[in-house]
Amino acid sequence: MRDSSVKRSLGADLTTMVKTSRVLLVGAGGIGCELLKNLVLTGFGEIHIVDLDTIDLSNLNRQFLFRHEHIKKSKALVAKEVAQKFRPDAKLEAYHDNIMDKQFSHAWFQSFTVVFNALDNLAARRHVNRMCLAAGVPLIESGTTGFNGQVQVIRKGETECYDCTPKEVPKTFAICTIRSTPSQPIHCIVWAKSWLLPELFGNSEDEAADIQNDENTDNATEIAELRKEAFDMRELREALGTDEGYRKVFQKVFGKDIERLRSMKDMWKTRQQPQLLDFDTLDQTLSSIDPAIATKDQEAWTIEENFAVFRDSFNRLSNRLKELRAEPTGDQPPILTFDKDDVDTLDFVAATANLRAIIFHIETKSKFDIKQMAGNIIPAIATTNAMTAGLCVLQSFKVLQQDMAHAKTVFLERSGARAINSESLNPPNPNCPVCSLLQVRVEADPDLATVNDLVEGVLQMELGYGKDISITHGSEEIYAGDGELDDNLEKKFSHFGIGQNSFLTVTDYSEEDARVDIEIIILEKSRPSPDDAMEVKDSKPAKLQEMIDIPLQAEPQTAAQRSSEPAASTNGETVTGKRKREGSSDLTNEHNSKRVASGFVPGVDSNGPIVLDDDDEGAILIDD
Ligand SMILES: Nc1ncnc2c1ncn2[C@@H]1O[C@H](COP(=O)(O)OP(=O)(O)OP(=O)(O)O)[C@@H](O)[C@H]1O
Ligand SMILES: [Zn+2]
Repeated sequence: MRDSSVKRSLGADLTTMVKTSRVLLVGAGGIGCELLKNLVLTGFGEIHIVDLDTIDLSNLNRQFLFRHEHIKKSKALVAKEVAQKFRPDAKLEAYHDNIMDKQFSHAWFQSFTVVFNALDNLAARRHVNRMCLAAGVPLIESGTTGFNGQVQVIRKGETECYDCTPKEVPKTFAICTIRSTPSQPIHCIVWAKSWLLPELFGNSEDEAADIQNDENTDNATEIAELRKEAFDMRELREALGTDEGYRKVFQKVFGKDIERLRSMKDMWKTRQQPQLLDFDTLDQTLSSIDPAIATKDQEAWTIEENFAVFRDSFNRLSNRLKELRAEPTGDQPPILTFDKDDVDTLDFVAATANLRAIIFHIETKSKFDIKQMAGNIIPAIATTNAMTAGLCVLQSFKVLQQDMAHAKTVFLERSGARAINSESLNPPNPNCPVCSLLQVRVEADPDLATVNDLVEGVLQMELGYGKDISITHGSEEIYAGDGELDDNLEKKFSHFGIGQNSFLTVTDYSEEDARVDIEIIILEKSRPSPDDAMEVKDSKPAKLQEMIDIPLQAEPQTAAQRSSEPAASTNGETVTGKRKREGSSDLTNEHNSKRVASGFVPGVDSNGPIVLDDDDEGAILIDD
């Protein structure tokens, strides 16, 4: 019955196309659950589902395939199990894994008719975009934020890819704003969530190690300061779980640290100087505070109430950590991390953020508001997800029918006259740092192949490049024609983390007969069998999968011309041009950054990083 109604709606041809297709769904969250239901009920032949996460209580209101009893279970596996019931004969395959894992190879991507992205972060979206471009598989990309949704159809060579248009850069905060001169509630919340909580209950010793390894000597005073701070914090951590713990923490972070800031007179010439809070005065008020205050999450707490919640949540977290330490599991020391649904961490962040706000004369916020801000929540709306997932399937019909002329980028908006608007697909951006490059496939054994095998063996001998080229992997330059990186020549691919599915960019700076830039994708090469002498003899650790002619550049560009180009807008993922390596401070460039905590990119990425912009000296990347 269901089959026949689908056939009546779609027609016999499309129904057959749907039935014989093999599709990949990446992400089984808000959009993913809706999309899986649609794909199954539409009759898609074979559906593979990948999601790295487990089900959380906060998912249940909209991720309708999941129930209370599924909490902590794999999203992909449960989604498969539940959706299977809609159509027992559907062929479903689930993977509780990260789509960026090497097991999801180029060949595996190639085996799909269409890929659907239902993800929540830029890095994974970019990865799938690149893999689909490389594999020549069409991608239906989707995302929602609140009432807004978007569906984009991507097909190599025919349409824009995900990276053809710059994406909104993650929200940035100057690190000194967070550490020294907060002026808004969010600055205090980021401080409490991303600095104080991890320092006391998280992995801060590792971070102290990072600080010591920092080679940037211009920052020596700041580094000395940070080290001293790390030392002070270690002392505080030792006081966790003692009766004195909350006093020591208070007197350091709301006492000594504030006194130090107050003594920097220049800083307060144009700003109001922070005020000191008196521990003893606040401590004496504790007995008069309603113990249920922390549950009143819509109210603005008084300073005394914030102090009481601080003490109480600090003790709760200290005790939890103590218990975890008493029964260690695994080889890593136990830690506590922020989770908006973990009431102890939320109370601690709310109370300490408010105490800091009071010190800096900033308005305080209710615990409810702080939960939204700290959890970076723009409410996810089930209806928006459902509509977006429906639009994904409608667009996939155009792709299956090879009717790209009628495929559209679709927008769901509440602001305009119409809720659903669409645009014809744009052609690829000829300057796109991802899809404009000619793609070359190289088979390599990452543990045997060296940079020299690639430079000499493949690029020079087989593809005709000269000496003056540069090779980058992500944001790292691994070879430069000026000889600066010659030490790398003998290093193996694996040394740089290059392996199956890695992408390398080759840029030619030759004054004459320069060839176009290319993107190399590394494919797995099986090791020759030691029994087969011929195979061993012929086998090179890195070789072209198939011969390809690399055209010359229309107008050769000099290195100087290249490096004056604006930075590629790929958040540091692809860096072309030498100048970039030498001088730029790409805010989201993970290489120059130290990861601290979490954040959000409005409109694009509900779980992306907040970047703490450390003036000119690189950035601190905050990540979950
Ligand atoms: N690299 C990745 N590999 C596989 N799955 C991923 C990857 N990155 C994100 N995902 C999955 O994509 C899904 C996105 O769904 P959604 O935006 O609804 O997020 P959520 O985490 O379920 O909800 P929320 O963030 O709103 O609490 C999540 O289930 C997440 O686990
Ligand atoms: Zn592109």
